[in-house]
Amino acid sequence: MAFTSAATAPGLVHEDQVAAAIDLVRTYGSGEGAVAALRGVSASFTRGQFTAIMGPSGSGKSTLLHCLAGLDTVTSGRVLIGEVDLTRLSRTRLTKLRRDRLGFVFQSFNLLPMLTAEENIRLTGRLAGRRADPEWFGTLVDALGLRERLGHRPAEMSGGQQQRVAVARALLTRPEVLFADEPTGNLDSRSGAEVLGFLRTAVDAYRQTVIMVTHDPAAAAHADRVLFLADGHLVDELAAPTTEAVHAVMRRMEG
Ligand SMILES: Nc1ncnc2c1ncn2[C@@H]1O[C@H](COP(=O)(O)OP(=O)(O)OP(=O)(O)O)[C@@H](O)[C@H]1O
Repeated sequence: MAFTSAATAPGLVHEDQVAAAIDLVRTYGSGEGAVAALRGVSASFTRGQFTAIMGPSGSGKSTLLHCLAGLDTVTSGRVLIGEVDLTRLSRTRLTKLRRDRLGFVFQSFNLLPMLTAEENIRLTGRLAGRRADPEWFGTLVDALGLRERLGHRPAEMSGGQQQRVAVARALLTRPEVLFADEPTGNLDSRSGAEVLGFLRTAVDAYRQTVIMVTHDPAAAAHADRVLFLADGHLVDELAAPTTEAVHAVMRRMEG
């Protein structure tokens, strides 16, 4: 592996752990106007597990996801992807690690408008200089119901179809972790349920690891566990969540 030993942390890794936050602190700004978005969050993420992150608005959900995914810097603490501590990597190595080992799905799809669905799906792999496995490409396209849409540009597709293209793009490189930030936030409930159903399949059938931020208890209920943030702290965790159980924790938190 091309990473220096200074960026590895073998003592903090357990066998099936793919990612971890260790005492993460993220403060925006300084002095009187400083905002403490994360105040010491630790969490471990296991291979083949689907985790949802919930909490009231402003509790630090997106900040946690972005720090875990190497899209934001941390004030202190560590972020492990496998054995690599992201917080110690140079910008170039971080960019390469994100491209080679992580996948991202955002609320706003983030497809390139001039490219077809197929070109969008293949884009990340091409940037990484890798030829996509044709069988895996076919599996994703069929499982996501995109076979008939491959020649369409984003403007010619519904929101749900665009998000399914974004999911295929993120999974084509078989990332170690798929990060999803409100992936159903711009979708109607039926399209949202299709995307969530596929994320569930990606975990169950293909042993992908998914970490998703959501506001929606029904979306969180697709996960294996839910982490709850409040005011920059991890305050609760729910295994095998149901929509009702997630609602109950949120109601309690919002008091
Ligand atoms: N770039 C930034 N600069 C300054 N403050 C920020 C920045 N990003 C986030 N914050 C602040 O950090 C806190 C946590 O924000 P974050 O977006 O992580 O919360 P969230 O739980 O994802 O919220 P929401 O559910 O509303 O999206 C908030 O008080 C927010 O205003």
